[in-house]
Amino acid sequence: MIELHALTKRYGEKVAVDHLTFAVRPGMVTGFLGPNGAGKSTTMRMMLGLDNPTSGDVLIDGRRYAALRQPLRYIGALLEAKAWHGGRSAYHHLLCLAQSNRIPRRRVDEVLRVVGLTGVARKRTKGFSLGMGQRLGIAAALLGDPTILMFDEPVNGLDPEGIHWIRHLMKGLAAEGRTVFVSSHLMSEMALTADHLVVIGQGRLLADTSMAQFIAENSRSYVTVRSPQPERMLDVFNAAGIRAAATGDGGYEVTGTDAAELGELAARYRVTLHELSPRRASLEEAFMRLTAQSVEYHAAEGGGA
Ligand SMILES: Nc1ncnc2c1ncn2[C@@H]1O[C@H](COP(=O)(O)OP(=O)(O)OP(=O)(O)O)[C@@H](O)[C@H]1O
Repeated sequence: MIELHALTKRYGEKVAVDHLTFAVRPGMVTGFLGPNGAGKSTTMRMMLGLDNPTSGDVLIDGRRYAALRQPLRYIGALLEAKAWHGGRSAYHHLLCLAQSNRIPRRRVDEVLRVVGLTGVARKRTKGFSLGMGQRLGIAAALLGDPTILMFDEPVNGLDPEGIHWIRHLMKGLAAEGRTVFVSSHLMSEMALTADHLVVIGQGRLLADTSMAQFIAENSRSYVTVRSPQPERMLDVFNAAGIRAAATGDGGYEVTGTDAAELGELAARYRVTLHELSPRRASLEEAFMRLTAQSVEYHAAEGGGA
């Protein structure tokens, strides 16, 4: 369990993390979501004792990071890819880490097997692909057999096979009862992996909710309709107690019914339709709505030079 209490980090005038209070619980994958610059990496660095909070604190199983006697046994983290000495072999890299943290040598072979690097364990890491690098980073995170695992944007730059593997691994670790905390700026990725969701924007907490609840509240379905006889169409819908909202481009968004019912109504009253499309608001859209106020740099929309 990780607990944050009013965690705050300032860089001069800039408030990177602003009074964050939430808990990351064991036995599930918690997704940590926010647009670029939201403060995710800064928060994770403070959780690992790599940065000092300006105020507030983080407790790892009830204790500050600095008070943990063998921190790798409590918390393992994958922060950024390729943060190791390229001249060493994967085996040697992990062995050095194990020895300096009083972790038994047999764990090196175990974690190499878990991440699928046994076959290349004696090769220099300099020639590793991004995917192999991520696997080695994850092996290092698993070395101390920690109860808490933290991954910062672990699927960035990976191919579909690598992404699938990491997803599966994170779920497996959570199923073993571990606390798994993973950051991302992609809602669609989190929807496939996370059981719980913490969303931040400009350092502030925007949501702390179960994934199921977030999906139920945000994956609204509706039908887009278009007709050259809009008034007649709206009269027919109104008479049937169906609500339609203009989309501003000549179309209408209809909720509370489905495309089949609307098509049959239109046919019965001889209303011509030019479009009848069932739609589902994506979770990505819901995430963008939630964080819209907190995005640092908006791209100019539709503007010419
Ligand atoms: N060492 C630093 N000095 C000054 N400002 C910093 C420093 N580190 C981070 N920041 C600022 O704090 C804010 C949060 O940055 P952070 O890297 O934590 O965000 P993030 O959510 O991880 O973003 P990204 O998805 O882009 O990695 C940003 O505005 C960033 O510019």
